[in-house]
Amino acid sequence: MSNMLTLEEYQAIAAALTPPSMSFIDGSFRPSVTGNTFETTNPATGEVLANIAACNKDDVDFAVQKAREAFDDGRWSRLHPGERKATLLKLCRLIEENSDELAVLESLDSGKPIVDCVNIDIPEFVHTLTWHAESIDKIYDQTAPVGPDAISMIVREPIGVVGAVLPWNFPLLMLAWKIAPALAAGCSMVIKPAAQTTLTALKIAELAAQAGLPKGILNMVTGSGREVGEPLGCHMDVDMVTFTGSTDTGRRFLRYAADSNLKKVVLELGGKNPCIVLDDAEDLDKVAEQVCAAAFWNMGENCSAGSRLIVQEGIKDALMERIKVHARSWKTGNPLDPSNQLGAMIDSGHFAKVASYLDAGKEAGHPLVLGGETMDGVFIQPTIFDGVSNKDKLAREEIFGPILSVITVASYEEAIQVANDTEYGLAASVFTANSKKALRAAQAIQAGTVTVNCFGEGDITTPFGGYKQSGFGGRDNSIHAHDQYTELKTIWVDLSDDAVDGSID
Ligand SMILES: NC(=O)C1=CN([C@@H]2O[C@H](COP(=O)(O)OP(=O)(O)OC[C@H]3O[C@@H](n4cnc5c(N)ncnc54)[C@H](O)[C@@H]3O)[C@@H](O)[C@H]2O)C=CC1
Ligand code: BAL
Repeated sequence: MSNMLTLEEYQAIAAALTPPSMSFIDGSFRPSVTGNTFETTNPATGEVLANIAACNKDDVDFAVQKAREAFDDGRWSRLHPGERKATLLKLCRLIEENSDELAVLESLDSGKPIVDCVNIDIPEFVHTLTWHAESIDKIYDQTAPVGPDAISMIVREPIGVVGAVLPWNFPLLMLAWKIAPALAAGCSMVIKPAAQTTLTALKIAELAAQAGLPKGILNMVTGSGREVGEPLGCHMDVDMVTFTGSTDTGRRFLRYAADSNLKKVVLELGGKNPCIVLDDAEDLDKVAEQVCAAAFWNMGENCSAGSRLIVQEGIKDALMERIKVHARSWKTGNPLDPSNQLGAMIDSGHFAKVASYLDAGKEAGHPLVLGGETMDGVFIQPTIFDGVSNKDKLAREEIFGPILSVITVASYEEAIQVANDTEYGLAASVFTANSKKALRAAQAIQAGTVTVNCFGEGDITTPFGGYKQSGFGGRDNSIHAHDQYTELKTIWVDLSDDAVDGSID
């Protein structure tokens, strides 16, 4: 925490902020076509932070038109990859120069603890953008083994105009996961931030313009899912939509695509992720620390949250003692206070939803190990329910809050069966000292990411996305993300004597 400022210093930065509030289209901030606005508030205090342009289909149409013009004239898509790289790296430098303001804005707008905004969201944004920018002039296309009478090139071209519809739980980081590979590949983008968390995305658009990103390449259309997300998903001139959010809204994007131009759709959706701890797990203090991080990091508002602890009965008591100790160290409170690890839930609607699971757990009679209470405002204590069956509501539904359900199993086989008994398949963790068992579990678990003896999501080099109803159509991060923002093209050149210009004279 040595890099952290004090609460008073963060409050002073907050007081001096003047967040952007209009949509950003074709290189300029603009009011919505109707002139309507909506309030965005600080979830921790209820204070109004800004009145944001409430856009609709007309704004989306304008943004897509400008993104299309920009893509087609090649001002970005046909630059040398090294030139795109230079602009994106310049954006990284500007983000670093503005990192305190961005971190505070992210914390105010989303309720996330400042300690995470400073140590995770901003550095990971820069790292993600740097990685894709640096990759783009090092990727080679391919030729196919077609014999001496032809040359066949297999090339990747930017897919075109990309719509990105974002969630509120990692406003900056999810923006980075989408824009870094898409812009590096040469696409134009129309972004719809979540209505609750628009401010840092608009600031990034401003910085991107300062970095020299040509106008029309990165557009932000602000507003609701119905008024902005739906027209973007249904648009006939959008080539691809990438979406992170709930599984229900994800389904809608498949319908939008089917009913419009069959645009490519990539969905990163919910999870009900298992943390399996087997009898032979070692170093239980570290295991407990990781289990708590899996459950409580980002207030549990995390698609890869480890919300089901599946523990083998022989180790359970010893583990639970340590989990209780570690869970108590997760302090909840003012997100701008660097000593807090949990901030506010995103809004009162989501707070009420998560609180309803506290009631459901108590009504079902699950023994309460820790927490179980809401706090003033929209804060929820880290909570652990024991004695949960995998058939219970708490174990089946994505809660998206700091609530851990403990499910006890007798054997390795039962642990795997319970882990896979879910409609989701995003992430999983397994803790065991037996490496063969760990690798067998990693093979057996139906999830996009399985971590062994740790909780995590991999890093920028590894693909992130889900099996089953946790994902569709592609992966964020890694070179696979680059691939999803490009089309594959075959160029076949006939070299045979029968070719149209077959003479070599
Ligand atoms: N996988 C993840 O990272 C996330 C999962 N969730 C889950 O979803 C639950 C509900 O949260 P919401 O904010 O309502 O998620 P959501 O999936 O509805 O919202 C995500 C994005 O989709 C947009 N959207 C909403 N309705 C739309 C529509 N009809 N057409 C097009 N775009 C639309 C929203 O404006 C937002 O930008 C949470 O409790 C949580 O369980 C929420 C956010 C992120
Ligand atoms: N944890 C990163 C992806 C997400 O929560 O949506």
